[in-house]
Amino acid sequence: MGEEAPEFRVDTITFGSKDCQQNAIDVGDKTYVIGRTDDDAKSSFGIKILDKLTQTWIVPTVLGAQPPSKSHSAILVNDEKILIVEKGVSLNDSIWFLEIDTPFVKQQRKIKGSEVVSWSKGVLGVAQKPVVISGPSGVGKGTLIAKLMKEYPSKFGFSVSHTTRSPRVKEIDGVHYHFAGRSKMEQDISEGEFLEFAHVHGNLYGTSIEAVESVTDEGKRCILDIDVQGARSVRASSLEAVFIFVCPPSFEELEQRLRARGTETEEQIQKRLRNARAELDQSNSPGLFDHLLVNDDLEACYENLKKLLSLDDDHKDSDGCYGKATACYSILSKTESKVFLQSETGEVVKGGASMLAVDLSSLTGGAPGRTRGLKTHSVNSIDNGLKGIR
Ligand SMILES: Nc1ncnc2c1ncn2[C@@H]1O[C@H](COP(=O)(O)OP(=O)(O)OP(=O)(O)O)[C@@H](O)[C@H]1O
Ligand SMILES: Nc1nc2c(ncn2[C@@H]2O[C@H](COP(=O)(O)O)[C@@H](O)[C@H]2O)c(=O)[nH]1
Repeated sequence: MGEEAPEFRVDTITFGSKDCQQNAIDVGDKTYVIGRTDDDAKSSFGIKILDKLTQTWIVPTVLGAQPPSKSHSAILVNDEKILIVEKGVSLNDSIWFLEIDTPFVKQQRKIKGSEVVSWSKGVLGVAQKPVVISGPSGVGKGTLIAKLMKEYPSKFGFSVSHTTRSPRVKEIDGVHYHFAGRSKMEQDISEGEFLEFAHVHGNLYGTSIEAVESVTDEGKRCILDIDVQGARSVRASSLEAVFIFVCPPSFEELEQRLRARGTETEEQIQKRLRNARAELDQSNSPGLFDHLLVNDDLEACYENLKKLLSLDDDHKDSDGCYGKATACYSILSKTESKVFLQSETGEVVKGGASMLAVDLSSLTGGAPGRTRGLKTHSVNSIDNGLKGIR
């Protein structure tokens, strides 16, 4: 649904506020107007899209946490996203992307049947790939993960899923799961907050994007304990991960472990065992799991898990040494793969540079979480910066 467009002049567009800064970015037949409103002492972004063919304004649904509103500069990175650089904050907090036509936005547009854009925070440096651990109920995934967390509390972090199932004795809300009502969880899913979700053994389970990103933000490698449907969804998502399937030594042993755990009724055990057969069948699906682990002897399996994780330890430290810099930047210009930022004051402060090139070629992740993999390097002048990429 649109409203008729007024004559288009960037400097006359307002969002009903007194103090308002706008950027107008042309992308094909559309113009994205990113404005900042200062109503009721609270500053926030307003986004409007002008369809130039029909001359109508569209107000899109905006997903994801928005940047702190102060003032900003903006530039089109490619047909999928707009780079926003916040002024007056350190580099670590200043780089944001407004996704306008990424795969995630396309998917959300399809679900909602209306226009969608989404925010994603740019993060300097590459993080270790999260680890997805799947396997039938009772195989020992939780036991293995608990051992890993206990031995390496600062290296690994657990992605706390949401579920509509009731808590077991000793399960703590926010630690083992976020125990959620179905309607609230469905609402959050429809608002694009979940990386994946699935109906498992009669309940709804899901991994919020925040559950994974908050672990990665702490500098830890994120471990997900999810079912095979969830693993498939993550494989299909923009999150690059390592996928491990844990098998039982036999079906009889699996049944025995599930019964010995004593957390399910007979009916639930039967349902979990039925589902286990289907999950075991899918463990060999081409291209789904990177590694299979048999959990026969617990200690031996745990040692194998640790070996896999160190093999996959592809962590590279960021070469962007300006992440902690306190200098504030704004956008100066752009080439195919780099955006040049200039220090707002022009002065070189400790840990900063008067001009930075942000390399956009190795970005991972995306809306509505974090866009990771940003690399920066200092340049002495725009000419030198350009020479480097010619
Ligand atoms: N190698 C093993 N040998 C014997 N018992 C085990 C082994 N690994 C785990 N167990 C036991 O099996 C039971 C199920 O383990 P756990 O709860 O970790 O399974 P799970 O895969 O996380 O199940 P769910 O998917 O239902 O959460 C627990 O009682 C655990 O102590
Ligand atoms: N797709 C997802 N599956 C999940 C998630 N969190 C847990 N699980 C899987 O559910 C079953 C049952 O777990 P339980 O705690 O009720 O025994 C198990 O296979 C888990 O791996 C999730 O976020 N998404």
